[in-house]
Order: sequence, then C-alpha cells, then structure tokens
Amino acid sequence: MVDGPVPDDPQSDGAQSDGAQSDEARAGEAQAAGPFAAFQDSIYLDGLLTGEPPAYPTGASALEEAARERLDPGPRGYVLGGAGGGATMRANREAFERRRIVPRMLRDVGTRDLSCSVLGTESPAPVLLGPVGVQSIVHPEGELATARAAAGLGLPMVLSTASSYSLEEVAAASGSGPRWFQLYWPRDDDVTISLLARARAAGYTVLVVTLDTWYLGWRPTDLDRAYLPFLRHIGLANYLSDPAFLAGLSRPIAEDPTAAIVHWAGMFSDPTKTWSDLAFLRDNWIGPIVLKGVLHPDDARKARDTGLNGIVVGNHGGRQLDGAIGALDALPEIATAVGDDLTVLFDSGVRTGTDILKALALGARAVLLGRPYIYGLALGGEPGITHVLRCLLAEFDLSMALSGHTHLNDLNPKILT
Ligand SMILES: Cc1cc2nc3c(=O)[nH]c(=O)nc-3n(C[C@H](O)[C@H](O)[C@H](O)COP(=O)(O)O)c2cc1C
Ligand SMILES: O=C(O)C(=O)c1ccccc1
Repeated sequence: MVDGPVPDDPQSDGAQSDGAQSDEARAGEAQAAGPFAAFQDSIYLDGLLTGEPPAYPTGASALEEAARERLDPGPRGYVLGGAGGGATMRANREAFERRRIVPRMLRDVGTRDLSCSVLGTESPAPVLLGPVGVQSIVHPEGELATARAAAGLGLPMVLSTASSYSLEEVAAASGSGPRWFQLYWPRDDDVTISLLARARAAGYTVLVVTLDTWYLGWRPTDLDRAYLPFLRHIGLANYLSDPAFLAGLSRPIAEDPTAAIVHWAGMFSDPTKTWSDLAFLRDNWIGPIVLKGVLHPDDARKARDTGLNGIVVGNHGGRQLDGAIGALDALPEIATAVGDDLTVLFDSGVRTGTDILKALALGARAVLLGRPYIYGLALGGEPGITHVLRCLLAEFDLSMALSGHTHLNDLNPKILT
C-alpha cells in the first residue's frame, strides 16, 4: 500500500482494521451513485453481519471526545487547545453553524462527481490534509501514517516544515500520492533554499507558505504546562537532516543537543518579512505558491498582484491571534475579490461534510483538514485517519445529493441562507 499506485476508486483501498471493508458488489453499486457514499452502507452492513459498531466514532463531537480521552495531557492541550480564551476557535464553528443549506428537490442526484484539480493536483474530492506539525506527539507513526492514509484515498497531503519525520521519509511513505510542502520560512536563506530544493526533489509539487505564525500564539494551556514539543527535539526532523542547518551548528548535535534547539529557535522564523520578500521564494521554487492564513481581502489582492497562485483563507484553527474573525466569515468577500484570479482554499473549523459544502458554496475551491484527521491518527494511526476521511467524504457526498447537487460547480452562495 505504501508504494502502490493511487487507486482510481477510493473505495478499493484504505482502511483495513476499522471494520469498513466492503465487498466488490457493494463498492460497485455505490460507485454508480458516487464513490464515497458506500462507506455509510458498509458501516450499517458490517454492523448487521458482525454485530459490531464501527471501531471509531463517526460524528465530529464524539471523535473529538474520544481523542481527548486518548491523549496525554501535554499533546491533548497542544492539539485541542487554541490561543487566548478560545474566542476565535469558537468563532470558526459559529460561522459554520450560523449558515444553513436550502435543499432543492427532484433534480436527479443519482450520480455525483466530486473530483477536482487544484493547482495541477488531481484529487477525488476537494479535500486536502492540511499541514500539522509534530504529529508523533499523538501517534508514533505520525506523518508516515498520514501520508499512507492520504495516498490510500488519493487525497493530497500538505507536509509541515515542523514534521516529526523528514520530508524524504514522508515522501517514501506517500509513494505516488500527491503531496505539497508547507514552509515555515526561516530567517536563514541558505536553509530556506536547501529545504525548497529537498522538497522539490522529493516530489512535493506546491509550496504553501504560512504567514500567521512568525511567533507562536499565546496559548495558556501549553504555557501552564510549559509544554512545547520542540524543546523535546520533536518537530525538528527537517532541520536536523538539513546540511545547511547543520552547517550553522558550532558543535555536533550529539555533543550539544541543547545548542541545536537554540540555533533552531533563532532561525525558525523571521517576523520582519514583507510582501517584497516573496520574490525570493518565487526565484527558488519551481511550481505554484500558496499563501496560508489570509483573512483580509486586501491581502488576497496583494497575493494576486504579487503573482502568487493561491491562498488559504483561515486563522490557523484559532491557535494564533485570539479575537481574529471566524475564518468562514472572511471567505465570501475574499472569494468575490480574487476568486477568478487566485485559487482560494479554506481551513479552520471544518468538521463535517456539510462544512465542506458550505465552504465551497462561499467560494473555496477546496478545504484543508486540520484537527479531525489528527484525532483519527491519535485513535488508530493510519486506519484511524482513513476512517475519519471516509466519514467526511461520505457525509459530503450525501450532503451534495440531499441538497440537490451533483457537481462542485453547482455550489454557490445562493444555496445557503
Ligand atoms: C497540532 C497542530 C499543529 C499545526 N501545525 C501547523 C504547521 O506546522 N504549519 C501550518 O501551517 N499550520 C499548522 N497548523 C494549523 C493547521 O494547518 C490548520 O490551519 C488548522 O488546524 C485549521 O483549524 P482546525 O484544525 O480547527 O480545522 C497546526 C494545527 C494543529 C492543530
Ligand atoms: O502549533 C502550531 O499551530 C503550529 O503551527 C506549529 C508551529 C511550529 C511548529 C509546529 C507547529
């Protein structure tokens, strides 16, 4: 599975131990309706045949609760927590819940096509696994499990610079799966150039540059525990395997591990960067560049005018600036401003299939998932992630049908109240 080809039919591969195996007839029948809805049937049928419920929860709240119970206090606070008092994290959910879908009837929704192409990357659905660093704090296989689960379903994954495994190790686990690289843009140009060259050589096709995390946000849960994975050498794999980074150390890591962390902390980020610096990335990356963490229409226009290819509208899941607006509330105006010229992606608060539908209706070309797939990773490694992804895709597919839509380009703001 690791190095195998990406299946055309997402039902033909994926979860092994989550009780979700469907026989060929069932998969074939469901394929006629849409490739993902079959997961719902397989859960019911497996329940009938084995008397067993699914191995992991199927709903967003139950999933989060199960992960909350499973994780140790440090990782639990780090993954589930937000910045400040959590106002922006709540605003992200509230912005989804405030919007409602107005379904249409009798429109032949028997066959749906959710496939799309995003910045040259083909995907069976408008869903990517967003960049989440330090994944080994929730499961020892971390980003390797994520890469396998994403590739098994043919969904693109975005690897964080702060991953627990090196970008080459994750590329090997992803095999022929589509992959993008997220950059925490270092202060040191040599390290930046080296990371970009390595990412390109390892088959990452799109660069995602995160703009909202030059400093870590004020995170009381982590501060009260003095919990920061990097201080334990977690999330440094790409740096500790980088010749340009290692060249900056005065002594070998084995002799002075603390000095390596201090060196990392000093070059991890550069808050003095401005729009004009983006030319440097353009010069050193062949391929599309996406700016992540845009909330103002003027910044979206600047991204367009600076020659970037896409943006992620989002607020880092409410982990950075507490009090920032709910991400979905920023989307409509930005999509109207630049949607024809830039690929507008969305993240922050996506928890259900209907959330995906709402974000697409308001102008996103695709969404990035964050915490939900990390909950799957925490609960069951690769099969846990596959389960979460299948649930989201099945619910999205069913929501398309039940609201009267068969193609992504049917979705527009008018289908919502
Ligand atoms: C534990 C954790 C680590 C994250 N690490 C990164 C990262 O390394 N790079 C990045 O751009 N975003 C990172 N993010 C932000 C996500 O990419 C995404 O913007 C956010 O999770 C979306 O919010 P949601 O999870 O509430 O949907 C991280 C998020 C979490 C929860
Ligand atoms: O914790 C985060 O939200 C995050 O983006 C991050 C920042 C630095 C390293 C790893 C993750």
